[in-house]
Amino acid sequence: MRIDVVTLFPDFMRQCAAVGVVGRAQQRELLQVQTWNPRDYATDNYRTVDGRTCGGGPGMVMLIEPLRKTLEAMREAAPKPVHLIYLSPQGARLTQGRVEALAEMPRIALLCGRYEGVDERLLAHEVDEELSIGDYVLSGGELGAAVIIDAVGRLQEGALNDAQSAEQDSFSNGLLDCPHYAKPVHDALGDVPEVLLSGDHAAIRRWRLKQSLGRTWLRRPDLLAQRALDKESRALLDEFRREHAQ
Ligand SMILES: Nc1nonc1C(=O)N1CCN(Cc2ccccn2)CC1
Repeated sequence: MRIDVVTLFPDFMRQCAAVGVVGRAQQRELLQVQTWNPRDYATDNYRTVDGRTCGGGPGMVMLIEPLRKTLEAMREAAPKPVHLIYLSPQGARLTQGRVEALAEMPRIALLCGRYEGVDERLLAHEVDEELSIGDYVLSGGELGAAVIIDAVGRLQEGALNDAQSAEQDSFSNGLLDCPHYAKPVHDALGDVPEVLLSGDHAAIRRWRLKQSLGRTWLRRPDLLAQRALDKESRALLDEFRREHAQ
């Protein structure tokens, strides 16, 4: 998969994509992240990429022309058609479901706005999708782009090792994760739950699923409402609720 990133801060984006699972995915050529800086396509001596907002008011807006040239160069750089995403608070909220759909695409591009955003005419003409990583205001689209690169990159076939992919599979079903513990078994802060030391893998799986269901019920009931529970999950959640009610 190829991800192109249009950004005024290419070094930052390359560093985000160079570490951990995503960095390894790039080394394994499972993923390619390519940055494009609109300042390289600004034609004036000052490499201007922003202009005063029409109608007055504070702040600057990213100009059409440098972005148009940047997008043209980006599109021409590879034969694959590209799905262009603009990061903004006005976008649809990013979900794991959308991440999984994006991860199946051969090529996406992420347009990172700065200042007060991008000229609406450019967005209307060029952008396929607007996405938000949450209802808060950042300084630019780069952190949203980094989130998408990480969430999509780790889903590339071969990016995760067996343990990571097992974890990903067991909890990418819309539930919150269960608690995790490491040695020491006994600590001043408390003990590791006995079932995790039992070697009974079926019991451990049930315990983890019960904790995941219970946590989701306690902390994110909205996620539970979105999904049907099978017989085992319903029984485990009822058990958790009874224990929690006492
Ligand atoms: N929340 C988010 N999820 O993705 N991106 C964000 C986010 O806060 N930002 C900051 C402002 N940038 C520029 C901007 C300003 C106004 C209108 C449109 N664009 C975009 C990216």
